[in-house]
Amino acid sequence: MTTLPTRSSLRQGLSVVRRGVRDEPRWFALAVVGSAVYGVMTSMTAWAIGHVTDTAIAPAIEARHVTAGQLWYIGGTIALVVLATVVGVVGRRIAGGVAMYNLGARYRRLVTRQYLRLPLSWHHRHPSGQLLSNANADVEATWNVFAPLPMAIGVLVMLVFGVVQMVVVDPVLAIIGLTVFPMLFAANVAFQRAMSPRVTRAQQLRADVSEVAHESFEAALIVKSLGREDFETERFRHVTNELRNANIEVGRTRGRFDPAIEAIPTLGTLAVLVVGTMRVRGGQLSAAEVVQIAYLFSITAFPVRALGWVLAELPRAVVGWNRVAAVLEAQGAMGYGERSLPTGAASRLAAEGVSYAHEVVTESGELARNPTIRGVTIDVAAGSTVALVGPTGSGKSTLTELMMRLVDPDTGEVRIDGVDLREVRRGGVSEVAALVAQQTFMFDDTVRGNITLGADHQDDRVWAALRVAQGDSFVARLPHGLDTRVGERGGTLSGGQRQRIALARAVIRDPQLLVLDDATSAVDPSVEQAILAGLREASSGTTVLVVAYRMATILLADEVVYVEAGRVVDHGRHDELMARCAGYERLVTAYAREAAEREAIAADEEPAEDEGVRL
Ligand SMILES: Nc1ncnc2c1ncn2[C@@H]1O[C@H](COP(=O)(O)OP(=O)(O)OP(=O)(O)O)[C@@H](O)[C@H]1O
Repeated sequence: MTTLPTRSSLRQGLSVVRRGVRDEPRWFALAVVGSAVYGVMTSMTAWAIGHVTDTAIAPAIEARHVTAGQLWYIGGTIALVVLATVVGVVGRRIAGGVAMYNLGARYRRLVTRQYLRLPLSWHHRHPSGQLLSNANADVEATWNVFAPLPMAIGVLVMLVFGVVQMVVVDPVLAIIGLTVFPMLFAANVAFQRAMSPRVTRAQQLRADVSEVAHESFEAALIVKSLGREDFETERFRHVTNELRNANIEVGRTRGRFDPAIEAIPTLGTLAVLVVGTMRVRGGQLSAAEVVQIAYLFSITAFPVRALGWVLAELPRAVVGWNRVAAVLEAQGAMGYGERSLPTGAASRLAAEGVSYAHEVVTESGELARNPTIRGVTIDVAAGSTVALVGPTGSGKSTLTELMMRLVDPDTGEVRIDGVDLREVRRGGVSEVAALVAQQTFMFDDTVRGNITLGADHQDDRVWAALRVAQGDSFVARLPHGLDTRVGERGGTLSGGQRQRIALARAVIRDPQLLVLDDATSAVDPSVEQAILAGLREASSGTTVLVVAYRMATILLADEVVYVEAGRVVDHGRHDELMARCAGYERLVTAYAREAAEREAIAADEEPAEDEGVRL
């Protein structure tokens, strides 16, 4: 946590400001012009008050009579100056706001684009809460300084102009100004020095509160079913209490400084009146000149605080920018080649000598490699169905990620139709291959939207894909069919229904290679069999690689690849492996036993109403 700018954080803060000015030069320049007009006009207000006092008010008081001309003159002069001030303020606010919001939008886009570029391995290491905060709160913290910055520049102009006015009017009164303004500045610096850590802490706590709330809502099922409501309530109470205390501390600090900062210009005004009256008596100064300078003090009291606001925002801007820059400068974005994959027929998929280690963050915060895939060679013939079988944690999902080029192997090559995936152009792999992952994700959209993902498919194609995925009958029964909204993350659907929509989403793309990672775990075995059989029939032009956990799935495959601890232990037909591979035999026998038990239990129970939920 940085407090008020130290020399180096001031330098860093100014470099953030420079970057913003470089990115939004026109709007920033306009805001500064508006602000300068405002600064000059604010000082001119004092001059105008002095001037009309001298030329109209004092003569009227002396004559004990005010003419209409005098009144028009007073009103007109003041109105002109005020109008120019208003134009300056409006210009500054609009242009400054546009600059700030443009910067926010630009850097949000840059950050999210970079997220899409960065490989899955980078995403594995960064929690989604942090990514959200980088794209949102950190970008905002970086550019918030642009809100007070133009005004602070205007204040500098105003102060210079004000001091010049004082020197011109009366050098003795100017000495008061030259004492009061630096005092005001120093008081602002002290104020911001005290405020900055407190405000930053309150902001951090605000993020903590939403993080705890977010986690509690996400885990509502666990919290309720395991009776942890009191624990969660206490956790939330603790963090909200801390936030309350932090906010009270912010208020207290403000309360301590505000009267002092408000008092300084008032004391200045008093000093001007005392010294000024004496000098008027001595004939060295007119009453109008005293009014002019006294007024100058009273109107500078508020805007001068903008300098403090900028100083307070700079440390936050530096912290925000460092976090944003860490994303923008993150290395490891995947490179792409120029080649396209052949289309029009089922793809042949091959991995040769592929090894891959996940990057993990150790307890000491260092990056370490966790070897997951070791020298894997697989050949999946075009049009065939291959089952990938292996115990938990043996690397099956990681292999599917490698096959889809979600990650690149550390050594070896993954090829589709003989083309190394690293040579394929951006988007080329997903044009021919589709993955249905272990965890299905549903957008808060209609069934149709979740299947087409915005592509232009006719409804009959959507229904055809649903038929293959064995999802047509349940969708037909939904209140609005394809137009039914599925809710956040598909919350209104059962697990099996979600999986079938995810399958249809892949099928509608007519993939030449379909990779299913435990994609049918939540549908019952007979439906799963129908899905896989349907896939074979409907898409003779598709090669299927399926991570299989059920005997029935395995039996549908032309070939089985058995992996253990990231290595291919054996491959061949199911009966061959049963005969010669002890590990495979044990695992598959266990699957078969589990399936038999499940069937026995199911036979004793009423048929489940929702065929989509795993029994
Ligand atoms: N993001 C990750 N970061 C670090 N290690 C990971 C990551 N994902 C997986 N691993 C590790 O890689 C190994 C293989 O995981 P993987 O998910 O590929 O296995 P799997 O065979 O698909 O398991 P399951 O059958 O349980 O789904 C495991 O030891 C796991 O701990």
